[in-house]
Amino acid sequence: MTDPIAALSADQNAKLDRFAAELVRMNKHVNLVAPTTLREGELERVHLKHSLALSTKAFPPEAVVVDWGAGGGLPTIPLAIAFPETQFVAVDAVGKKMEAVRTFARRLGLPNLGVWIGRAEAYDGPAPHYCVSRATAPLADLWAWTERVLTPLAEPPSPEAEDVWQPGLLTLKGGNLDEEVAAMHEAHPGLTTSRTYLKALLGPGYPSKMILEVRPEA
Ligand SMILES: C[S@@+](CC[C@H](N)C(=O)[O-])C[C@H]1O[C@@H](n2cnc3c(N)ncnc32)[C@H](O)[C@@H]1O
Repeated sequence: MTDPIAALSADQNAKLDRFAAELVRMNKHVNLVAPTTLREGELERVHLKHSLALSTKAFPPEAVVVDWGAGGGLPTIPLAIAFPETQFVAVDAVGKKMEAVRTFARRLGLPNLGVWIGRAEAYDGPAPHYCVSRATAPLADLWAWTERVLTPLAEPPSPEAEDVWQPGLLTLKGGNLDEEVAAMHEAHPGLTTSRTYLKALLGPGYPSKMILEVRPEA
């Protein structure tokens, strides 16, 4: 098991704390996350550590990562803090949420985080090498949005690399996904998926949560 927050530097931890405080404050004005998830202790487990499950392997510094349906900046803000040299783009159809994320990025000092307001289906911002997402849409839709814009890295990680994400779609999902995965394969043949269960990665606070990776078959 690993604690992705403990792996951050003091400066990154300070930014994560500031994000937590800003999220609590902003949520009183803009509905970004369920208020019950902002209770003491819950915020770290439900939002910060959960997002940082995606920091247990690296994103290359030269990569562009798009977060479909980023809402209040999850998982993209914790990831932009953890990988300051990687470019992140928060995408959401709700302008108020993206204005909140823009404000967070400015207050936290995250020049590597941009926002794009609009429907993911029409995204025409910086071309991503990776897409991430949490709680936004079924896998078949997430892959359709990803496939349209995904761009190969100039120097992709070796397929054997265990400490870097392989390019593709990385989603934070939970529950029984068999039907959702089957629907994606039916709509988009030729894909491969892999699951990393978060109870093994982060501990027992994540009973049915996982990272589900999707990419074209090699
Ligand atoms: C349940 S919220 C999750 C927000 C954030 N990812 C999180 O985990 O807290 C889903 C978000 O996806 C956005 N969304 C859903 N479908 C979308 C689409 N087709 N294009 C852009 N944004 C979309 C919604 O506006 C909403 O902010």
